[in-house]
Amino acid sequence: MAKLTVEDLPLEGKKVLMRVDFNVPIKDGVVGDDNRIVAALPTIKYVIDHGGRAILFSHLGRIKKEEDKPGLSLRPVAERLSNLLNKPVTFVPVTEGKQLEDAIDNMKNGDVLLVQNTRYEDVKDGEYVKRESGNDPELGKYWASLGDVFVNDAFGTAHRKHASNVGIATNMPGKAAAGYLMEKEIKFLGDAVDNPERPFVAILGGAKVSDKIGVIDNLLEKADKIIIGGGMAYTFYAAKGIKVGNSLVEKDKIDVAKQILDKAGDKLVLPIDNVVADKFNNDANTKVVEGDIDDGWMALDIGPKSVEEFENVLKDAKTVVWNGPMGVFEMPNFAKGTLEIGKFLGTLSDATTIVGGGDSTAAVKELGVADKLTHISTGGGASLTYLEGKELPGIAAISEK
Ligand SMILES: Nc1ncnc2c1ncn2[C@@H]1O[C@H](COP(=O)(O)OP(=O)(O)O)[C@@H](O)[C@H]1O
Ligand SMILES: O=C(OP(=O)(O)O)[C@H](O)COP(=O)(O)O
Repeated sequence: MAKLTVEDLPLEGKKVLMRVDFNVPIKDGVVGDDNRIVAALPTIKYVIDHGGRAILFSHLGRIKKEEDKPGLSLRPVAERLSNLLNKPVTFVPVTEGKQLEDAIDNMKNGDVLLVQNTRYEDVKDGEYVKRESGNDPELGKYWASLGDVFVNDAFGTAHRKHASNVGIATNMPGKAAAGYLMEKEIKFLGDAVDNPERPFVAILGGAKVSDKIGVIDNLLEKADKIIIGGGMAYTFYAAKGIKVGNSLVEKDKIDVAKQILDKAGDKLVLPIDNVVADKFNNDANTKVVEGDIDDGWMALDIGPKSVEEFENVLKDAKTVVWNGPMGVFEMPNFAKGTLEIGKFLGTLSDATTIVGGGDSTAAVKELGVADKLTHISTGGGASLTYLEGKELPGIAAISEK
């Protein structure tokens, strides 16, 4: 990269603003899989070991209304980070104002501070104003004014053009650098996918349908096959006129799905059968059905025939990129599809296998298959966007050397 890196910046005694991606699963106030926190440690340690004062920014989840805020506080993340660094981390429960400014003024060299979830700025006085997610110019300018230099290590957020990554960077020209995780991810993905060994198969699943469905269109040019599973599949079912019951479908994306199906021919592989449930609960009644899903039932995992079909497509692959679980893997009764596909990828010893995304990474780790894969990326949407050959705004905004 001809971009500035953390090693190019003056750090001793400096207020070092850092964007990290601490968008991790949290249950009952406790961090689950902490892969993304662990992945940011080398850069944080480098900064504090060189006398910098590390002021960390991250988003967590998505905030659209005031009530979303309490469950999406970064406080549990500050606790986990403190344990991992084995030193205190000051958590500031606000994203702007005197409390934050005073806390920064009180920092000493080598201290670490975590600012509240940047997406708290998306809702003000009950209004969904998207100051962070809409890259409000005043917000980026304000945050930039709090520090001397900026380090962006949030690869998982690099496909977003938000105030806390792009906004801060553009207000710190010549002083915005990439962290080690950012460098590592780009190097790995670049080597693996700029000239992928073929067959090259992409697997897409998960729940961020409207975010990621557009990616498929561009991926059709690059991949030899695209497997669609998980919550992503049922918008395609709807586009094909297959009944979906109460499954996850994004109605305003059905037309896009139709266009993709027309263009894709046999490149696109959809589930043949699904595990359907009568409620969104691990204790639901379940059955396996092929094709149409009746009203009152929702597909929460792919079925055994789908697994077989997907494995058949994957068996000769030389490069596999996977983002998005094949089902609601958090519930044990709907984890089998994700587990089977993960296990199978682990057997492809000749292939480069890359898994990206917060939930996908959590899934392969929880299911014990992570160490059999070539690379676990901290970014799902980010690695897909990179794969499409598109510029990542978070990286573009980093200063050139
Ligand atoms: N059939 C489905 N119906 C509803 N949600 C699903 C389904 N399959 C997967 N999901 C959900 O998708 C989520 C992960 O999606 P996503 O955020 O796109 O993945 P990642 O974080 O790896 O990029 C998980 O919480 C999972 O439960
Ligand atoms: O988890 C993330 O994306 P991913 O699930 O695609 O890896 C990033 O933190 C970005 O989050 P966002 O998709 O809410 O902007």
